[in-house]
Amino acid sequence: MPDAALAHSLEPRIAPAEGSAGADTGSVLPVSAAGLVFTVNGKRLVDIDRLTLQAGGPTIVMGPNGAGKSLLLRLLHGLIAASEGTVLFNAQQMSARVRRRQAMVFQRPVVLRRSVQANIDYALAAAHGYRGFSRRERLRELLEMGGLADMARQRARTLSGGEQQRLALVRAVAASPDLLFLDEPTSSLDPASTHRIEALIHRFAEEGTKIVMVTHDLGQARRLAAEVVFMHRGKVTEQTPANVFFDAPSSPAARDFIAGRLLV
Ligand SMILES: Nc1ncnc2c1ncn2[C@@H]1O[C@H](COP(=O)(O)OP(=O)(O)OP(=O)(O)O)[C@@H](O)[C@H]1O
Repeated sequence: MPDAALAHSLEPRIAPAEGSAGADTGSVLPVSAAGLVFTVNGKRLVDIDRLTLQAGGPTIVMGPNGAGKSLLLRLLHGLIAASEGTVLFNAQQMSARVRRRQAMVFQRPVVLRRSVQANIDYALAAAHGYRGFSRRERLRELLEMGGLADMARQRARTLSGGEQQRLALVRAVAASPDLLFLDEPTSSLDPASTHRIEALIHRFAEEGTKIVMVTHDLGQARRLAAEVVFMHRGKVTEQTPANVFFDAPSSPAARDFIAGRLLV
């Protein structure tokens, strides 16, 4: 991701917002999209009648290349504007508070040009409720969580890809967001790094963060998913509990995808 896009994607998520800590209450879930369309040059790249993401276990978004999965995450996260339709967060429009309660991690880790601990502290400084001792304690906790304590003072951009992705993840959850979007966060990582990232995702989910994640890895989807949203040609063709999806997908496209037969 180019630096300008990187700054755009990172800064608004963790920028300080107006208001007091007392105003920062109430979940942003469920997320409800209605009539959501994203068009480029007259082509409807995303075209979703209705989609609701409830609090609970991870939602895994699957589908072939070009199905519109990344665009969907970017639309829901507010990184790109819809051509038509609405996205509501617990019946509220996107706002500074809604932005603060959600985060996104990309396929290629986004880290700032500063130390590992300064990357995390940047997010904590922007978050309400972390001052003085609690901020230092949370920083220590996040470094431990990410297996990064020994690298706290190292420049973030000198970390390995897997380490950078762990940093991106713990920074994203620094302020305990309600909602975390993950766009293929392990696609370029080795099995050990993937395992560590999955363990972190499990932990965040158990702590109450709603995970909405794109992956192409069927094994990973089986390990993490509570439900699956399947996309094909810009549309959501099914949204089902994970066991139902893997045992008996209802759409022909999903059946072909699981069998490795669906290309576009
Ligand atoms: N800004 C854009 N302008 C034109 N086409 C775009 C734009 N952004 C995305 N697309 C197209 O929209 C389609 C969906 O893109 P998207 O990145 O959401 O797919 P995806 O399901 O995440 O695919 P993959 O699994 O390959 O990452 C693709 O065909 C892509 O080329």
